[in-house]
Amino acid sequence: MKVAIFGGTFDPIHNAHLRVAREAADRLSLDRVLLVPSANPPHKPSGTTTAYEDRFRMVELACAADARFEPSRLEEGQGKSYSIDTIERVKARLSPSDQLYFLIGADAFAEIGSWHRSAEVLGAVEFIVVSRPGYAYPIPPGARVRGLETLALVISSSEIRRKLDSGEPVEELPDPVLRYIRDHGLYQ
Ligand SMILES: Nc1ncnc2c1ncn2[C@@H]1O[C@H](COP(=O)(O)OP(=O)(O)OP(=O)(O)O)[C@@H](O)[C@H]1O
Ligand SMILES: O=C(O)c1ccc[n+]([C@@H]2O[C@H](COP(=O)([O-])O)[C@@H](O)[C@H]2O)c1
Repeated sequence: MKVAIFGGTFDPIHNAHLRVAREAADRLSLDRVLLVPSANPPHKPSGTTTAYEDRFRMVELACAADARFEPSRLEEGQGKSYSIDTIERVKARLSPSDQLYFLIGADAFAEIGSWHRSAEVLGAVEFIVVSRPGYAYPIPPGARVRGLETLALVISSSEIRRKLDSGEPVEELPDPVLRYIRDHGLYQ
């Protein structure tokens, strides 16, 4: 079985996230993509993200779009959400013949040298790095990296939050996610 971990703040999850996950699944014949919202993103000041439960619910709604997508609560909890812990937990559930990947955008991968136990992270999985307009990334020595180059989607959660806050129309969200945001009065 081929599985990818796709972690993120997902505040909120948007169409580029889903496109990236679908494209990776198609190209690498992945059986499953685990979408793992980070309860406490290690590189962001605490208290600046939308409640974990709302972000998880939106990921859950978005995952209904593709049978290969699975929302995961592996990074639920109080402490910092470190990717090495997530990778180790997923590995413990897989069999030795399974293949595990970590799906990530170029902007996030460019920062990987600063991650918790980064050398171990780099040794633990193969990365699928998705190009993102405006971001170049060096490949650390010894890292196993596959580039996914054809996507160039200028969509970001921060721009979507800005539009929602200022009342502009938003076209970059799956319908059920936009409905959830409206129903719960998020990002106003
Ligand atoms: N448009 C995009 N193209 C390719 N990868 C993306 C895109 N948007 C997000 N990603 C990747 O998806 C993962 C989760 O991203 P994240 O939840 O931080 O969204 P974001 O849009 O980058 O948010 P923000 O604008 O708040 O930084 C990261 O690996 C990120 O690089
Ligand atoms: O483990 C770490 O130290 C670490 C530091 C920064 C980011 N990450 C992971 O990188 C992924 C993308 O993060 P983000 O917040 O940019 O969406 C997500 O899975 C994070 O948990 C992980």
